[in-house]
Amino acid sequence: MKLGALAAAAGLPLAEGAERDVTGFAIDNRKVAPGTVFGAFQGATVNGEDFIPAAIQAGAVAVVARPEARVEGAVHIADAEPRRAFARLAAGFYAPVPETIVAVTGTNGKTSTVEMVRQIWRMAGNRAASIGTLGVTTPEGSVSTGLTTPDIVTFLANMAGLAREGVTHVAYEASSHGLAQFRNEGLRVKAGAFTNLSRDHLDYHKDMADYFAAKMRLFDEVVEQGGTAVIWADDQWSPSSAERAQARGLRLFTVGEKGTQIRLLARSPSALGQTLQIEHEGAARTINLPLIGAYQAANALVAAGLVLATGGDPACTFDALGRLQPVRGRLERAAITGLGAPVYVDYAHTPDALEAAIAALRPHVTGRLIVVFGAGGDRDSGKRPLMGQVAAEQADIVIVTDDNPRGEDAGEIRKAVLAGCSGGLMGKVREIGDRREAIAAALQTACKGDVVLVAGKGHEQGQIIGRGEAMRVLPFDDVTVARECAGQ
Ligand SMILES: CC(=O)N[C@H]1[C@@H](OP(=O)(O)OP(=O)(O)OC[C@H]2O[C@@H](n3ccc(=O)[nH]c3=O)[C@H](O)[C@@H]2O)O[C@H](CO)[C@@H](O)[C@@H]1O[C@H](C)C(=O)N[C@@H](C)C(=O)N[C@H](CCC(=O)O)C(=O)O
Ligand SMILES: Nc1ncnc2c1ncn2[C@@H]1O[C@H](COP(=O)(O)OP(=O)(O)OP(=O)(O)O)[C@@H](O)[C@H]1O
Ligand SMILES: N[C@H](CCC[C@H](N)C(=O)O)C(=O)O
Ligand SMILES: [Mg+2]
Repeated sequence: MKLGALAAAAGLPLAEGAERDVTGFAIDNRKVAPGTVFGAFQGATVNGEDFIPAAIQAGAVAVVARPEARVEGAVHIADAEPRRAFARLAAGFYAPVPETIVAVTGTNGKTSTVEMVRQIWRMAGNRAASIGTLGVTTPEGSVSTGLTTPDIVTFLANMAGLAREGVTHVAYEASSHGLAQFRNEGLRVKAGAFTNLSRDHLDYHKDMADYFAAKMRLFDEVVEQGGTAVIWADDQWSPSSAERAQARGLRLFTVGEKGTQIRLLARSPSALGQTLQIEHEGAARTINLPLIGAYQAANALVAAGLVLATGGDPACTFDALGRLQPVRGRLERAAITGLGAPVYVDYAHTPDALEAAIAALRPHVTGRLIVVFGAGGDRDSGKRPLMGQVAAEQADIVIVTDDNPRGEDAGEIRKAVLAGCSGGLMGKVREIGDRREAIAAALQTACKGDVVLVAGKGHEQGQIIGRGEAMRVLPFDDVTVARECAGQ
């Protein structure tokens, strides 16, 4: 493909080099081959502009970088926002892509929602895939990318690869990091969903307004003109999010008790799921959702909204909700103790998520709710006491343990979580650093009628210790450990 044609398609001016052949795109100089376009970005740890000479040495034909960057020996595609320009250019190269693409943002519920969208599409007979925390999931299985929203080259290359495999429908997770770094641009995204916003990632974003602004790039720029914004209407940030979508001229599709397009009229828990009464286009419907918890109902309805907003048939879509499979590591029933107490594994790693997970289980508890959790290192430290507070106030027994301490002192992280527990259950809070011991202790404590919640790691397969060169991942899977501790 010629550089000139790619630049013209992306609307980028090109002073020279239009006839150059482009063979690929890279944002890491170590991945540059002859004919590559290199994106040189200022990052959180290093400045990609420092690698421009090495990239050109390796054969880069063009470099997308800020106007002030020095580019000698290759075409300089200068742009004040080089990540955006690079994404637009690369999108012309990685084509064609699947016809129907939707994206989900929000603090919690992205993975669950994209999984559910994929399942609904699949039940309707489409070849569908999802991209997110669980990796790239297709009818053939999942492949991890290491990030929720992969880097732009991995993302676009995967989209084109999926199209080649015959995938026509893709739902992807747009994390705030991904949106802030333009990791998912350049595609025709037909609909975007907003699930909710609560405290997380304030190590990366300055404050909640900044975090919200990053998420809203989805509606401001990523969803195509004339596309739809599907919004969970019952969150405190929903009205602001709807305003942003309307300002852009997107079609609004709101879902929830305050929703207009899908209105949740009633929700009643049953032993293994819940019954939802909803109204859609004037028709009342009853859905027997085979998943527990208000939060899973919310995600399922948002997923239905995305499918309907992109042409799904209502009867088929609502019928599919009754056949949804559980999402890995989201209120997954891992084991039942010898005394009959169920053990659930959930990915709650924010205060709001922990509250939602505990609330989901509460109707199923006749005895005590025992929660085991910790907080991640090298991540927003302000959420630690808040998670402690939620657990102490909402659970009956709390065991604070380790969850990916990364480069931090694990004991200090636990201390910060425990500081938040002080207002709650004095004497009912324990600290057990070793996660296996903590899970074992919870299971030993549990009697008939009790429920154990092991929160924070969900599907994760390891405990991350150390940072940089010293980083190690020790194999650890909450579900397996819970089963082993239960003697199963
Ligand atoms: C803070 C953050 O988001 N960092 C991500 C980001 O790094 P960055 O752009 O700041 O890059 P950098 O390491 O400073 O390097 C700057 C540039 O120089 C380039 N470089 C660097 C070294 C070199 O030798 N040559 C070279 O060319 C890099 O490729 C990069 O383009 O872009 C990198 C490449 O895509 C990511 O690997 C990296 O993820 C780090 C490892 C990470 O931990 N990210 C987490 C926080 C994350 O993104 N999480 C979100 C949200 C999770 C959720 O809540 O769901 C996610 O989407 O996964
Ligand atoms: N709609 C929701 N409202 C509140 N909490 C939720 C909601 N959906 C999920 N959660 C909680 O958040 C946890 C993570 O869910 P999920 O993986 O779907 O979210 P995510 O947005 O993809 O998270 P991440 O940012 O880590 O990728 C769940 O295990 C649950 O505890
Ligand atoms: N996407 C989230 C995952 C957190 C999972 C939790 N186990 C932790 O390590 O804090 C993050 O990177 O912040
Ligand atoms: Mg996710």
